[in-house]
Amino acid sequence: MRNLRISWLWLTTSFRAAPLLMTISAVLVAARAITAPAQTYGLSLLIEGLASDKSSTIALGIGIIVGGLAVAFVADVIGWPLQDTAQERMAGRVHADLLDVTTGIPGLTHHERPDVADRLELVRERAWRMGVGAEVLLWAFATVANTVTVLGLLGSVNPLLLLLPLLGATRIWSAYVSSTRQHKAWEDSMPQERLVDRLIEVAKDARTGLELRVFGLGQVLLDRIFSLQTDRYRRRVEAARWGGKVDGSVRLAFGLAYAGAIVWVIARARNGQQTAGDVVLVLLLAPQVDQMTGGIARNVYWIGEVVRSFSRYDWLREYAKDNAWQTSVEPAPARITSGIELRNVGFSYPGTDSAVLSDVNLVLPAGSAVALVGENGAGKTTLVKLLARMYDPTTGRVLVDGVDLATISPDAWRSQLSAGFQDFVKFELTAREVVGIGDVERESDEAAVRAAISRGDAASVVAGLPRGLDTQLGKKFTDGVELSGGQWQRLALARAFMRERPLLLLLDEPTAALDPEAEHRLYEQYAAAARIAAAETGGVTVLVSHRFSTVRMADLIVVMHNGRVEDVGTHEDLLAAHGRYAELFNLQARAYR
Ligand SMILES: Nc1ncnc2c1ncn2[C@@H]1O[C@H](COP(=O)(O)OP(=O)(O)OP(=O)(O)O)[C@@H](O)[C@H]1O
Repeated sequence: MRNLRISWLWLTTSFRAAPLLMTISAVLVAARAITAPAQTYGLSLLIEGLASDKSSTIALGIGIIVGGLAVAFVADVIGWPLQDTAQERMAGRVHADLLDVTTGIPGLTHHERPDVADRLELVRERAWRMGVGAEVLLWAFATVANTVTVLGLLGSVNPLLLLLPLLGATRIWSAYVSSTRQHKAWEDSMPQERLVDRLIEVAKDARTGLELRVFGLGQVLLDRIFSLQTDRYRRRVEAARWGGKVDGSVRLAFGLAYAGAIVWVIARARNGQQTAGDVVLVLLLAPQVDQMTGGIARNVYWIGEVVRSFSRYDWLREYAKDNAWQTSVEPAPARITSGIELRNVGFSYPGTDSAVLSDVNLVLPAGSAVALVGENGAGKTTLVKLLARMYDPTTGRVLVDGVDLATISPDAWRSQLSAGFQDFVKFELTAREVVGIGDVERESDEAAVRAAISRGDAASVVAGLPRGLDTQLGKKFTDGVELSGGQWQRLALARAFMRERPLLLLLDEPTAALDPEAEHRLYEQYAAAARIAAAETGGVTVLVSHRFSTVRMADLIVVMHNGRVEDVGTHEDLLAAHGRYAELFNLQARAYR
């Protein structure tokens, strides 16, 4: 059933990508495939006619030969470009579908699971091979047409000769087993391939160049890449060699059998049991039968490759369908009246068993600014990700005004969020776009972009750009301007402020690259504006910071430790409690004194 679905997917993707091109190409390749055996037949007729002095047979023979030449010429001139275009269209279609499928998955789990990542990588890497799928399909048509013609001609000389192509079928078997082995070698070396790609990226990325040089890691990295590559190639070359040996032996056996058949036909012709034309036909069909079985074998190999690629592609589509959170259809609330509650929340990252969050019970009241504090690895970012619903909790629930977040449409929920992260993305776009994409619908609204820039305290960054908001950022462009870490971060923060009244604003150390004073000033300014907006919408701000001068401004401070909520309260409450918060606060305060 699955195979049927995959074949159907292959067929429909090929024809959907270029319906007219594929149809014309199919007719042309099939016509082209029968010209060689047909011309051989024409030649045997010509010799037959000359031997028996029959003008009609001679004329028919010449007609078939010339007709074959004409068909071959037209098919070659028109067919190849059409086939190439069909292939490109198909590869383009698969790329587009692939992006559509992967970006359509609402959660992040597929980035965490190595098995999914491997398949994604294989599909992406083999997308061109799926483009070849269009061509392979055409070859298959051609092979069928060619095989039927060759078998018909051989059978017409003597049905016993049909044993030859049957023997040739062992080549199909050898192609199949060697392609399976080669494919396994590819799949087995996929994790190494991903690692090599990653290491190469690290080796050539300008951002990593500084540390690589300081720590003298260049050679270490090269050695690592080289050893991984060597191992990867060794596996693949071994598989290819094995396939070569099997195929070589099978071909040799087939060649010997064919030589025997030619001797047999010649002997029969000398006894008057076959004509001279028959001998010519069998002689000239020899390389064609070899080509035919080779063609079928190649087809089997490529069909196997294409089917495997399509089966991964199909798997990914099914995965995307199963992980589309299709039951999450409720609209997001327009405002929050009571708050966001985490009830008995526990969480482990996909593919791992260790609990990163356990027994989290927490209420983030409507309209409040909540700070999350705790040591590295305490689980703050993970909590932020659950609130943005990048993952669902492993146990427990996140409730928005009592409604389970898992029932709310992820797109609807995210359209009500905004966020700024420490690991923000340096989108290499114009400054206007870098900020504006924080609210795509208002991206070209100059006033909105400028207001967000002012909220993110990034006006000085834009003022320093040669073409203001229209300056291209990033080193990849000749006229691109590179910014400092702090400048990029201010723009990322301005992006987070593009949505003016989000129901949930997640700020996960988005100001880590700013100095503490700048951070403090920014939040003071932000908090005043946020309070006014929050009074209207009940919006909640969640802030992660290691700086207590900022944290103390929050209405509620959540102290996390080893994935659990250890304490909750205002700055004053927590200081009075003399617990971990007071200890960390005093430590930092002393350092600044
Ligand atoms: N993608 C992931 N897969 C598996 N484990 C992860 C992943 N991301 C984080 N973890 C683990 O989850 C734990 C909590 O990480 P998290 O990033 O939530 O901590 P944090 O409190 O934000 O730390 P920091 O202050 O360093 O940013 C850590 O032990 C980390 O190793």
